[in-house]
Amino acid sequence: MIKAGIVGATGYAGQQLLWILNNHKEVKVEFISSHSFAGENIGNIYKNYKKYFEKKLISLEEIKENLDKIDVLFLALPHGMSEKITKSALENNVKVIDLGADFRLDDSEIYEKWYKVKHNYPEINKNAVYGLPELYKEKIKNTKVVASPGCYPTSAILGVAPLLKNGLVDTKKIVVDSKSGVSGAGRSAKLDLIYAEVNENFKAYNVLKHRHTPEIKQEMDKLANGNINLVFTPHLLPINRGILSTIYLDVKDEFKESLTEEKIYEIYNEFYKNEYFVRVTENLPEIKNVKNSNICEIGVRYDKEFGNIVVVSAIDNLIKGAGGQAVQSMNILFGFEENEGLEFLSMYL
Ligand SMILES: NC(=O)C1=CN([C@@H]2O[C@H](COP(=O)(O)OP(=O)(O)OC[C@H]3O[C@@H](n4cnc5c(N)ncnc54)[C@H](OP(=O)(O)O)[C@@H]3O)[C@@H](O)[C@H]2O)C=CC1
Ligand SMILES: CC(=O)N[C@@H](CCC(=O)OP(=O)(O)O)C(=O)O
Repeated sequence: MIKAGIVGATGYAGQQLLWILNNHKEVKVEFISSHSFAGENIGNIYKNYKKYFEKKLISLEEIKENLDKIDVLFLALPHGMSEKITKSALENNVKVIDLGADFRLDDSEIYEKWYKVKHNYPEINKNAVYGLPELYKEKIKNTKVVASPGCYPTSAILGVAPLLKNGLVDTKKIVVDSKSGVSGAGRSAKLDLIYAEVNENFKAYNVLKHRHTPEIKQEMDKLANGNINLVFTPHLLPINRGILSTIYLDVKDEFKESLTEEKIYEIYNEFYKNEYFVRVTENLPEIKNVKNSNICEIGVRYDKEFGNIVVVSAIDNLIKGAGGQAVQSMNILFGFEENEGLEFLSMYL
């Protein structure tokens, strides 16, 4: 049994993480913290916990005094806030799993350009491992800091990894067209996220300037061993949870004739054969198949005449895109079964 602390437990990502850890047989949640609700019981903020999980939220200042009680610290804070706490945790020999973006980008200059925040401890960033278990299992086992991926990047990278790794597609242009439920934006009040603005609406946002662009590109470049021209467009769906990404790729000329949809499926099935949380499916993915689960569902179509591949990838943004993926990394880091505490399937409706 290990002991965990959650910083930012009152946010959407943090409360989802708490829900999962509360059902995890190898973990005791030792403390939970909040910025605005310190001193309150979590059951008064999220009333679904009342009677069943009662715990007082501690303040950020109180975290330091409690670091010697835990083995792992989860951070679910706004960008730029994880660095300092991570430093204190490492000094106390506590492993860190950050759900935010502070350590996701290898290049500090790119991070500073897109997030407008400075890296004060670049050595922490240098030693952090990008926490996408399907690609970096071995590295996660040996790290002290896991940078859990963003939700859009998780769906996009898992969607195309087998094609890029096998060198089958052009890097001249890859288009990632993603749609997310509103919980992706977090719990704080924003005018463009109120019910009347979102309900019965559908829109693109942050076109050509979304901060997940460099993160998706970084990982796709590594897989393809190249410099991909990536176009990423996020859209806001009038639902609570779920992301569906549709990804458009061109097959390299030399493979156009010999490649078939059946062969592409063979490649995907081989690539993900040991991955419990990836479901390669011949019927195209839908959000309802993955909602409330840690599963990423992927389907592919191929048009030989023009060499077009369309990949569809679906996840739950709060689980495989946040809390679930963080727990998957924790399981790997502490030598538990990778699917421990995460075996629940979508409830479909
Ligand atoms: N929502 C999602 O689908 C995903 C989110 N993430 C990441 O998880 C992190 C949290 O996101 P999310 O839960 O959506 O956001 P929320 O806005 O819902 O939650 C933010 C959390 O951070 C705390 N917080 C806010 N401001 C401060 C501050 N100034 N000092 C200390 N704590 C503060 C809040 O505390 P309080 O409530 O007490 O004010 C709350 O617990 C982000 O880094 C995000 O990128 C990653 C993947 C997916
Ligand atoms: C719908 C919506 O607003 N989604 C968020 C993505 C949140 C997320 O997961 O990204 P980080 O982990 O990098 O914060 C956005 O576009 O900013």
